[in-house]
Amino acid sequence: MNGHAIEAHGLVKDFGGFRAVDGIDLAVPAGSIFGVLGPNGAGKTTTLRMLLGIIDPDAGHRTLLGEARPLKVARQVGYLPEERGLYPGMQAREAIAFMGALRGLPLKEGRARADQMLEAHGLGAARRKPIRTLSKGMAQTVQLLGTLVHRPRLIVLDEPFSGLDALNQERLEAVIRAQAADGVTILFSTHVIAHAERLCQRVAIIAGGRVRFEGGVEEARARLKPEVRLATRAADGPWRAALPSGAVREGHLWRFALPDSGVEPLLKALIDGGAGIETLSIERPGLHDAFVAIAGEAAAKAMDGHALEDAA
Ligand SMILES: Nc1ncnc2c1ncn2[C@@H]1O[C@H](COP(=O)(O)OP(=O)(O)OP(=O)(O)O)[C@@H](O)[C@H]1O
Repeated sequence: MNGHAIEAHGLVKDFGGFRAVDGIDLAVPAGSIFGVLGPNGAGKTTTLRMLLGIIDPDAGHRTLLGEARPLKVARQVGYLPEERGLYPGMQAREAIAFMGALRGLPLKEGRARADQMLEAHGLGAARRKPIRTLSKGMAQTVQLLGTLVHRPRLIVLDEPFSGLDALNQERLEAVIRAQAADGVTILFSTHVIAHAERLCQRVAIIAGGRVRFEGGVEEARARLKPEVRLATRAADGPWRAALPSGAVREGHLWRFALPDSGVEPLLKALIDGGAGIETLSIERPGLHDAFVAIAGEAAAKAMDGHALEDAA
């Protein structure tokens, strides 16, 4: 498997005359948490479906757990699709056992594991309740447990945080971390940058059906220089020569990228130039800023707009 749970080269998918995925390359290291980031319609779901073998690419190839035909390893894979849904009349434990059975786990074992898992997730009392009587958050947890019950080596989650309240989002993050600690590979898609930033070792930023960046979260952040925010007592003076040409003034605050020469020469020039430094902070860019730089302002706005909808 050469250390990668998933590898994809040049994946293309057309729907009618529309190219939804336009030559995507991905390499997901085994045992890592990998995020596929991108705005609505970027091609995330289509990419995940191709990786899993639910649909075939029009061009390119992929291997899943070292296998060129992904469905051959379906029993070692857990998949939470973007469209959630369980049979409303089924009891919670049965729903989990049923999902396990679809991946080859004997029903009896599935029920026993379902009981343990529900208990561990504070849903012991809901074991025999029909899905229709559960809250939306509880039903989503049941579906997540059904995704994990056969103990897959690889878990693929499509927008798993969508529709969850803050508490359930935290719980989901904990589940993902615990699975990763057990050596499971996790690939998830999201349009909420914060989740990817907190969880992932690596991310692929997708926009318009293409990968705009693939690499470590730190690497993405390192593409941008730290930002200096400066407030001075003096409105003008020789110190202004110390500001780089791209410096932006916002009210009494200056914002600019930290010059390559670093903070000390900057400070010296400001002080010698009589700036009268009131406040000065240097902030490392977050993944969001890196996303804006990589995918563009429009894509970032689309992500933010969607994230706000979710929070509402
Ligand atoms: N079966 C299909 N038939 C036609 N067009 C499709 C189909 N599936 C996806 N598309 C189109 O392909 C593009 C990519 O869709 P996809 O669902 O992969 O994006 P996404 O990044 O997962 O976004 P979202 O979060 O909105 O699902 C969109 O423009 C979508 O309308």
